[in-house]
Amino acid sequence: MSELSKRIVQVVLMSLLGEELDNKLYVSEFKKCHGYLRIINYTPPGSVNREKEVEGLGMHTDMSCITIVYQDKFGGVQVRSKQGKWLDIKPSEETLLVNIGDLMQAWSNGKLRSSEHRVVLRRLVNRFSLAFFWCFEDQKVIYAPNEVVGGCEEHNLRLYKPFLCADYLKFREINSVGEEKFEKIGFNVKDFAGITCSDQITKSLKS
Ligand SMILES: O=C(O)CCC(=O)C(=O)O
Ligand SMILES: [Fe+2]
Repeated sequence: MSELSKRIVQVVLMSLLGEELDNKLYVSEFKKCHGYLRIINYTPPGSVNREKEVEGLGMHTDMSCITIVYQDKFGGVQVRSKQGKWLDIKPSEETLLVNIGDLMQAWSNGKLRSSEHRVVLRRLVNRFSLAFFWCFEDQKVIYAPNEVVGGCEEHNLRLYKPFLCADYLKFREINSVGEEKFEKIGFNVKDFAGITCSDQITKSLKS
């Protein structure tokens, strides 16, 4: 899974930056990434109404760079489109789902979008899935390289302040006590490190 994650990140970087830059930035930025696998079993509540969808996992974004998901034949993963529509990701024996996570969204200065997704249970059966989270090392400072941000110094196009990876993980942990609701996203990387209009104004007043 680590090898696959590396290949996927390399392909994503190539599409974002072109062939010349992708290898240079892959080595300097991603070579210390690590992954962990979560095996998930969803048990539907005993009293579930057959006609209704039941929440398996509330809407959220992953904290990873990328996540690779395998779901069993019962399906249930849904991804939210930009327009806010829930799209079913149909299960298929030979298909893996790849999500962009929050760390990659911040690192790419928002050029890659962390996917908002959830899991719904539609049947009275146990659902099983595997999720592999590929992440930056805890001590990495996430800061989009200039080559990724583009523009020039005078026109600061940065959307995120630099932050320590471990601090973001802690922030999410603290803020996800009290479960995320079905239709409501918990806090994400924009809430944590996004540059707001008032930050921009303060900065331009200081300079
Ligand atoms: O169970 C699934 O299919 C997806 C799991 C997921 O999104 C997660 O663990 O972050
Ligand atoms: Fe997820």
